[in-house]
Amino acid sequence: MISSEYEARELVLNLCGSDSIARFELVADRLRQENTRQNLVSAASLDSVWQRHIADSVQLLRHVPRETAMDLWLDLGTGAGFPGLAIAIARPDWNVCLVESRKRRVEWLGAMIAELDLRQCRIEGKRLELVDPVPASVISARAFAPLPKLLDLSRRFSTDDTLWLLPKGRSAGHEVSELPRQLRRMFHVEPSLTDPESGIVIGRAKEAKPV
Ligand SMILES: C[S@@+](CC[C@H](N)C(=O)[O-])C[C@H]1O[C@@H](n2cnc3c(N)ncnc32)[C@H](O)[C@@H]1O
Repeated sequence: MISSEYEARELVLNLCGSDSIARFELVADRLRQENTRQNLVSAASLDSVWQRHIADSVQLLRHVPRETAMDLWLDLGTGAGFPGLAIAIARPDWNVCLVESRKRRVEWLGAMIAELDLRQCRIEGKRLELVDPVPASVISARAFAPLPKLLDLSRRFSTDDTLWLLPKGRSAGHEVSELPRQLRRMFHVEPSLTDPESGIVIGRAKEAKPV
């Protein structure tokens, strides 16, 4: 469990390598500046950006099996960049698509992608409902929508092999338990490393199918 900014940086170093650290430093600096112009993240979280946002995002990589064919990582409601932009920084050779509808957030994400030269990362700057369907290897979403709505909105992008990685905070277990039985079998909850009371909802459609 991570309980300091130092430990959060160590986790990022282990999962993403030393090259990523300067890039995340830059994002953290820019985020502090931009947060004075628009409300990207809660002001209280700026003192612990590594724990609350960066490590919280890249810990998802621990749940991606090594053999995954990463055609597309789709992040829904990316906001200030979490987790999608953090994943694009951690794995610059993966195709990462950030879906975000708010114009100023889209501008911020675009500026970070350009400054960090993240050539495999693109933005769909519109509502998810208007994005053309494309099969995703991974669908991630943090603080985007309650689980039933999230699944409804994103079904168009999933296949039997799509891996769902959904940091759900303290409601993770409850949200899964409230799903209809067939859907519930798709998902399980793993503990978050950055908050002992939070969970990450993880799933695959094929896990719900009878063998
Ligand atoms: C609570 S914020 C979370 C941002 C980020 N994922 C995080 O955890 O820091 C939700 C984000 O989803 C975006 N959003 C909400 N509904 C959306 C939709 N239907 N299509 C695209 N973006 C949406 C909002 O503009 C907002 O930036």
